[in-house]
Amino acid sequence: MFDPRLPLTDLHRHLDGNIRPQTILALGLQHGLSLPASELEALRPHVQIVEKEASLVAFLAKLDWGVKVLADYDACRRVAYENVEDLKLAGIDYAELRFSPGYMAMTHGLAPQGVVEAVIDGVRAGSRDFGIKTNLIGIMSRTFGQAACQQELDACLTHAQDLVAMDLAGDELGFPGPLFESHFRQVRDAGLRITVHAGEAAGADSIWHAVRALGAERIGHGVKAIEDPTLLDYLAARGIGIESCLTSNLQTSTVADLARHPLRQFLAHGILACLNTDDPAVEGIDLPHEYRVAAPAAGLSAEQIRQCQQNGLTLAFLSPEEKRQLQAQAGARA
Ligand SMILES: O=c1[nH]cnc2c1ncn2[C@@H]1O[C@H](CO)[C@@H](O)[C@H]1O
Ligand SMILES: [Zn+2]
Repeated sequence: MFDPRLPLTDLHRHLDGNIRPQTILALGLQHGLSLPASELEALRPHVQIVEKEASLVAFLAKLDWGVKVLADYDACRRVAYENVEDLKLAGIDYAELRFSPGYMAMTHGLAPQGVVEAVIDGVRAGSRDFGIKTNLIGIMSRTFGQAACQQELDACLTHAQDLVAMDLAGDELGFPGPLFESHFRQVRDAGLRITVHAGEAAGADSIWHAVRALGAERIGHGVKAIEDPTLLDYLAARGIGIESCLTSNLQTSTVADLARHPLRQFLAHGILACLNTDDPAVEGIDLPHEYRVAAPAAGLSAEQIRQCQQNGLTLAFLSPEEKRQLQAQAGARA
């Protein structure tokens, strides 16, 4: 369902929400960790969504085993590398991989800065070996509070030249945007781009705050923008992108079913919205599923699906020249 003449991009993909179940088992064994199961099919329901969860926070708990097996920096490097191999397997031409160094570091007391270095290293090696263009986005996990986010930010800013942007993710209801204004002031001062998870668990106010007070140029999810027509006009007029993740929104119960997802209305309103995965291994999907199954189920026409693919290139945190190169590569293959 995607157009081979356009690059296929995934701009909203959590590297630490995409740790293969097989790798969780292997790292558990290697480091002598006790896991809820020792065999793949028995482990699966602990690390993957089986049907849907009642809330965002319940969904996010499924990511925990993936980071609990990150016992050393080599483990972080391995999952970063495998993430790029997964891009290749999904046919993705360009991805922005995001990760929360504090969340990855937490269980085994690693240093967030060491995690940042290992992830940069693993993704760089993967990009080289699999021939996929990638960029990295640092995440502050709001779930662990302002001080923990400052530590993550410090670790990321030490390697600001290897990142394109910063994000805020986690428990949006429990830890609202106003707690993080000083963090994003530092992000802007460092010259990094900004995307923020907003309007997923909380309402349109959370999106207004992300764009006006935090400086977000793109919004992760943004589902609740549909509640505020003035906000829809604002997002369209300013070219602020919405990174949609359809299956994720279903699995977190952000939408009751895909037929009621507002993405097609965002597109009809002229908002630059694109299709992305979020946490593919946890969701048990990858980007082709979002294009072939989820987007039609959300009522998008073939033309709207193509528009999403085009918007992914428009919204990428890349220079015009880099976008031209990606476009030329796709054009040459078709
Ligand atoms: O759909 C989502 N919404 C909000 N936060 C998320 C989502 N998926 C993952 N994370 C959060 O991102 C960090 C790991 O990269 C963790 O904080 C995880 O809870
Ligand atoms: Zn996300």
